[in-house]
Amino acid sequence: MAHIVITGAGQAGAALAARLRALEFPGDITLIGAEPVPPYQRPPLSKKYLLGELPLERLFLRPEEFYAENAIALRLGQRVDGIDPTAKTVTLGEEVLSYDQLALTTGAPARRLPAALGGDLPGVHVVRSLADVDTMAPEFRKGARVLIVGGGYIGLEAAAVAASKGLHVTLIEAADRILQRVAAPETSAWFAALHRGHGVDLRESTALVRLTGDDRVRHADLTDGTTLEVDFVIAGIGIAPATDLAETAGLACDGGIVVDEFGQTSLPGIWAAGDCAAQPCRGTRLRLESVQNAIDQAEAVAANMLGADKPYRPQPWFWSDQYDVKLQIAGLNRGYDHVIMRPGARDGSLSHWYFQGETLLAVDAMNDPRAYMIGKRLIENEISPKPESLADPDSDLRALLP
Ligand SMILES: NC(=O)c1ccc[n+]([C@@H]2O[C@H](COP(=O)([O-])OP(=O)(O)OC[C@H]3O[C@@H](n4cnc5c(N)ncnc54)[C@H](O)[C@@H]3O)[C@@H](O)[C@H]2O)c1
Repeated sequence: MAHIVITGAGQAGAALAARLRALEFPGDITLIGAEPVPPYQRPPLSKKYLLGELPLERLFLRPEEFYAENAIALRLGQRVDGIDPTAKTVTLGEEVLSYDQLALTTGAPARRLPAALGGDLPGVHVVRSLADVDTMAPEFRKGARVLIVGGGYIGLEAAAVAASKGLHVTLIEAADRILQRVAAPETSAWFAALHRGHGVDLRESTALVRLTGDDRVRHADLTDGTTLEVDFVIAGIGIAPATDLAETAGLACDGGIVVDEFGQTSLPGIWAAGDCAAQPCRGTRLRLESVQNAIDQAEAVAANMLGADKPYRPQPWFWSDQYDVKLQIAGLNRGYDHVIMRPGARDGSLSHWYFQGETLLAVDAMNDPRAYMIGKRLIENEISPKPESLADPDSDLRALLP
């Protein structure tokens, strides 16, 4: 019986296993995950779960019985430590497992602050796994002083939860604006004002010099010359793809495990999907750090493992919840040269539309689901509206759709 081994039991690994069964793959499936819990959703970790508004059971992608009922051998708390592509085996400690095809859905762990800066002191946290958040949650006490390092989604979502719970929040961003990796200056400025309005001491162009403390972190020296007294620290400074296993096995890696448009790595019979995979996209190669990509790419790989031979074309979208604001992003703004702002119909709602010349690339919608939905459909259908038709708040967005 053919055996497919999936290494990494996050959103991509779980989606891949489930899709193989949905496509009636009759062979054996083994899904191996280093974390001790069944596959779960990560997005709520820095939002509703951290706020205490989502019970643990609702984080799990599927009930545990699902795996047994679908004959998916779920091996939790175990780590693949080697791949032999010639023998077609993986090793887990002393155990050797043979595979016919192998998928790497190893994800991307959070980057940590260097130990030389005090990043290994107790009380310094990252937000990537359930265990990270469960360890950190007791620190969220009213009046506690938290320093958040990094103004990306993790830092900003954690800041919103902390400020909502009555903590004193300082957020530092090393770049000259928050969200610079993903958004235009207009969107960054809008979110900076939102956070400051909720009492967050937000400092851009400010980095950490060092964290100090005896038994745990107590002080933070910053490049703006100040020293903060802190009760705990959260680092939201990005993620790094888990490529060690792939590199050691001789797979091509270039800022991620290199895959083609089918999800195939540089070695036949070995595939990759999700945050760890560097895929071709609009003439370049990139990793898409989004849950939607993890699911869609994994499902495409499942089909291709079974011979579908169908290229995967990512249709990226993202969202973020901060206070009572829902940010929804459709498309990828990479290469944009101008941004059109469109006020929304409701108070406080608006959208930013990214263009490269005449071509619409992406939309950021703040509390404006209609702009998001329409922008997403326009981008998927490669339709670019005239910028002047967007900027007029009285124009009917639906009229832009085919
Ligand atoms: N809503 C969402 O889509 C969502 C929410 C949470 C997390 N995520 C994903 O989780 C991953 C991690 O998120 P993230 O926010 O950590 O990464 P990120 O790359 O989005 O942001 C990291 C930020 O930290 C800053 N930074 C880096 N080093 C720093 C330093 N030493 N001092 C100060 N600032 C520093 C960077 O300039 C950047 O702005 C990403 O893939 C992200 O897309 C997504």
